[in-house]
Amino acid sequence: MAESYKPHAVCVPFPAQGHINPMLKLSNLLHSRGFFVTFVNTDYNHRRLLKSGGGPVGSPDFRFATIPDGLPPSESEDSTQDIPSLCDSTSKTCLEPFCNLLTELNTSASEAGVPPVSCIVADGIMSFTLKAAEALRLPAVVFWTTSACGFLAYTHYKYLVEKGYIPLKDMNQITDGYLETTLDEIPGMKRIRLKDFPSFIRTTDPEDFMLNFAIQQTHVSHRATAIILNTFDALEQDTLHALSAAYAPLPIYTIGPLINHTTTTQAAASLWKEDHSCIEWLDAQHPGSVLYVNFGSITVVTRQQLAEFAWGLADSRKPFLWCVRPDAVEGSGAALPPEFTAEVRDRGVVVGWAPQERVLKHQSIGGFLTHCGWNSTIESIANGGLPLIGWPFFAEQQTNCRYSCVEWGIGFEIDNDVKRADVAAAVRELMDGDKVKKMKERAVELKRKAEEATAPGGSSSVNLDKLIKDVLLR
Ligand SMILES: O=c1ccn([C@@H]2O[C@H](COP(=O)(O)OP(=O)(O)O[C@H]3O[C@H](CO)[C@@H](O)[C@H](O)[C@H]3O)[C@@H](O)[C@H]2O)c(=O)[nH]1
Repeated sequence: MAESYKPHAVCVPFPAQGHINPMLKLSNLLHSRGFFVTFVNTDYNHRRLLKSGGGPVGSPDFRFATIPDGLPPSESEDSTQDIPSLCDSTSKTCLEPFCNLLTELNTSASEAGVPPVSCIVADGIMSFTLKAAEALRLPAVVFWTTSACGFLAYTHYKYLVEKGYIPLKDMNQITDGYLETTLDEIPGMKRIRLKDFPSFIRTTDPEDFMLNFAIQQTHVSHRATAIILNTFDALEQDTLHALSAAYAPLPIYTIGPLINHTTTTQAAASLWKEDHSCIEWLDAQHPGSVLYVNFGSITVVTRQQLAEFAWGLADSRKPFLWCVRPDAVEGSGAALPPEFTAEVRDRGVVVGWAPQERVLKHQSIGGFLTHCGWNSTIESIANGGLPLIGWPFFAEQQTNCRYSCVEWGIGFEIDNDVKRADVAAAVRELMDGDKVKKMKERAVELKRKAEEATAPGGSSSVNLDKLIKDVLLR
């Protein structure tokens, strides 16, 4: 297809790793299906992407563009920015530079072989893009990078406020058992407890920014042309029915696990430099013997929590691969006790940032201690079919953990107030325990269903075709 006749998708992730990864995967797919792609990063993240070796793929019809994130310059150039501040600044300041970018792309159209912009695919929480799409009468697809259950839980925040469940009366309600309150009336969410809702309900302030941001962003999605989710039908059937009813007549396309689709375009998204040395170490371990520990790109632990995890892993006596990002510990840099490093020298490896997809599919990995970020969860299901221990940190990780443990039966949770003895016992149970056999079987079964979904004729494959034909090429 001549460049100037290609459909042109402008893809706009929310500027954090867990949102950039799935958006870039989708962009690669669109590019390999004949789209001209402009991928919009923030200036800050684009510098980081280039530094870590990601970014351009050497194809003239897959380009990166940047807009400012609206935040003041950061002290560090290598850390995740504050999420509420980013949500606030992107929603207030990004529309204008984004509209300017669209004008620039359309003006350069005939001159530089750039086809006119024909559709916008943006993160669910970058809803300012809908205004630009409406002004230009372009199809606008919102991509919620959460699970369907996490997304559905956010859509019920408004209901929780109206019924007086939240905001909390006082902060003691976080620990006094109130969060165990079970709701039977939420369609698609059986016996969901308040503690399983995304963590932004844990506030006493009716004006809380993240609480209200979630209510507003889920509501604005009604204005999109379609919604997409990185999940698959067989995994979240009931939830998806409820979501479809809530957003009707908008189509909701489940196209995941995105990592399963094959694509010839391979733009890389990592904001930290991946440390591949751990793969060599994994190659030398016994099949299924290693625990993988990773809490994603946003989790920040206290020094005390770091020490509890460290000694818990050491006391479990199991081999492990643990990622501790340079910005993962409150206060100054990650500091593992030297005695710990000496103690686990023969059986533990700690890296700053791992090539997670390679790790999860490595035959030496036998279990996953995770914060239950949605990418980690779906990548684990698709790549490894692994049982997991959940230690949700914030956002809809609480919901993902509940679904992983109760609905899908592939894991169990450890207490938020982390103690080394609990970590050690949980790790031993995960790697050797009897009750984990069933979880492993379930995980393998889900991996098989994920493969079916993305195989030709499977639900996610069919939905991807429909998304392209009925919405993006409309
Ligand atoms: O050492 C590492 C650690 C992570 N990753 C990748 O980084 C992504 C991390 O995403 P995720 O597991 O979802 O965690 P977060 O970074 O915490 O993700 C944010 O975005 C997700 C999608 O919206 C939400 O589910 C989470 O709650 C939110 O915190 C995944 O693709 C991982 O493969 C690596 O490649 N190497």
